[in-house]
Amino acid sequence: MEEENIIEVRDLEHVFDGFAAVRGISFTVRRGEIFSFLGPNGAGKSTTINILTTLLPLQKGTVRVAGYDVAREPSRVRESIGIVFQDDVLDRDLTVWETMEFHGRLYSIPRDERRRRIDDLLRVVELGPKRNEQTKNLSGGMKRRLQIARGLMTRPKVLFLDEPTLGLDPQTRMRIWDYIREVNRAGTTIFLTTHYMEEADMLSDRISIIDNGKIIASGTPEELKNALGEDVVYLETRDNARARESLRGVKEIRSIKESTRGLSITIAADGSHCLPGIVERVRNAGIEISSVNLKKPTMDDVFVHYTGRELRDAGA
Ligand SMILES: Nc1ncnc2c1ncn2[C@@H]1O[C@H](COP(=O)(O)OP(=O)(O)OP(=O)(O)O)[C@@H](O)[C@H]1O
Repeated sequence: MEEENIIEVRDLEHVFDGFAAVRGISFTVRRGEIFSFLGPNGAGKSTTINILTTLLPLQKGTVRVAGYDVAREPSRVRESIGIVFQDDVLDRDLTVWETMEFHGRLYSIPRDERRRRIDDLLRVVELGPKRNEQTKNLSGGMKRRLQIARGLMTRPKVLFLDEPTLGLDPQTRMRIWDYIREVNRAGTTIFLTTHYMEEADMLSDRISIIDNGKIIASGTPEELKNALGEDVVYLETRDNARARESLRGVKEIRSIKESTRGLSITIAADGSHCLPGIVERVRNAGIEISSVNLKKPTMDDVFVHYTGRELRDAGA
């Protein structure tokens, strides 16, 4: 039986010339999921992904990928994975098709199988019509799609993506997310690093947030956001003062602020579960509600909560 965890990392540490880039991290990635490492520049994401993909030698800790130990069975690990890196280079003079063809030959994929995979993968990333274009003529987004397709030539169990949408415009980024989801649906586990909060939020089944070489929080995007217990319900009623009165004693409510337009109610629990009760109480008091809005914390709020600073400012 195949193990449930396709990646297992225990007490990983890595030091560069006396500088501890990774300071004892542990996490697991489950088979079939999209897992993100979210953190600012310099947090240790690339160092970690480089160790997991055997590009950096393991110094301390244990790392198993697809059932193999990276220190003892690095070639087995390499056979099981595909990699798309930040500074990946495409040969500028090769065409899209040749890029795929040469990669397939490099891995000794038999001719017919190779050709079939090239056609399939170019279809997935919608580069079929560009098959005879030299890569130097492709847009940034097309290049990234080609790199992803190339990384999938070997049918890897795990695809590693280091900052897959770095430097791309928002629209292209969303297209890349679609391709990543499609690849994942077809059965490939995805491990990606990113410093884009909404990327981790939108794309991942689970996230670990890394800062200064340490994991500061892990969970599903929902779990991470709900754990803050800082959901806010905005309520506009015919009589805000009485509405406020009617909510007195509800134990999940941390505080209520009255503004000109309505009430903003901070919830010390998952707001989606408290909302029906709050609405019911106000209605039962005979007060008409004209508008209800629930604001959940963002991934940025999560980062601020654990580090005391914003992700966009961190690391620089
Ligand atoms: N070869 C190296 N020699 C010395 N220090 C290094 C080396 N590689 C990385 N570092 C340092 O280790 C820390 C973690 O770097 P790492 O590249 O893993 O971070 P990151 O989270 O991937 O950020 P980025 O997205 O900027 O690469 C940084 O402080 C970096 O300067």
